[in-house]
Amino acid sequence: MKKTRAIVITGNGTNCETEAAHACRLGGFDEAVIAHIAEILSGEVRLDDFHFLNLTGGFLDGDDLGSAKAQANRLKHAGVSGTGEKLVEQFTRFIAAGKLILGVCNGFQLMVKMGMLPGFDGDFLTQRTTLTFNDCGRFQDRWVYLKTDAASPSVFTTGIEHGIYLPMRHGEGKFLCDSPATLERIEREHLAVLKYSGPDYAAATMEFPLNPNGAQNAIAGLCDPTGRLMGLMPHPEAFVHYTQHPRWTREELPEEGDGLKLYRNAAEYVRKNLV
Ligand SMILES: NC(=O)CC[C@H](N)C(=O)O
Repeated sequence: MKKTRAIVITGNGTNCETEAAHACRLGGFDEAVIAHIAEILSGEVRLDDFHFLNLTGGFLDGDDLGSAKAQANRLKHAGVSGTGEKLVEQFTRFIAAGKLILGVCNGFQLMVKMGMLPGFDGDFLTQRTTLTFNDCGRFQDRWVYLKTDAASPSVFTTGIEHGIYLPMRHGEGKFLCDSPATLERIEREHLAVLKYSGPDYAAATMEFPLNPNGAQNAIAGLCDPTGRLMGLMPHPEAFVHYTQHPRWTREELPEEGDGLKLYRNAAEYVRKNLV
């Protein structure tokens, strides 16, 4: 059997790469490699050699110019040494090959600012949405209930019935669209795969602090129409075991944390479709 391979990009201020790689391995990937962005730009590590790309959380470039903005420009315009090609061509090839990309928090901000999401009509390079300063004007660090959309094409949330409970920690998580038409299309095609809700996962909410940032239509996670690209503000890699839950000493909980489901689904998809 060929190996299922995940890559986690680090450098320039990411801080969740170890946990993301651990989540990939726990979720069932045979290998999870942490690669510095410099190794990718130097041509030492190629995205082509992997099936699942993780863009992880942190403070890329210190959030200067707005979270992930500088890295978005770097990834869109930088060349790969010795190849004569731009890094963005590796990204385009990766997506065209039917592979998976998951962006978490700063990684979601990066995907949105590169234009990879919502990825309408196979266009992964036009920015149509953003993630900006929380309505409350401050960084928030809490746990949130996320209602899943059962009709969403996302391969990451397959089999999740009602919702998931995850930690969030960000200052710029307010999701906004460039126009009512973009928001309408996101809703119509069920691309808003996760929405902030109450503990019963019954309905999306704009109420603070259940919705910690004032995101439009309470959108916390978004996928592209193929369901293979997804980004979310909360951190699935930070809840893979019950001892990471804030009430683990007081509640009866399953062994595995809710976040692990996303990585399990990714590994299963790769094994079935890509190796
Ligand atoms: N946890 C994170 O990835 C934070 C993302 C970004 N630095 C923000 O504060 O919005």
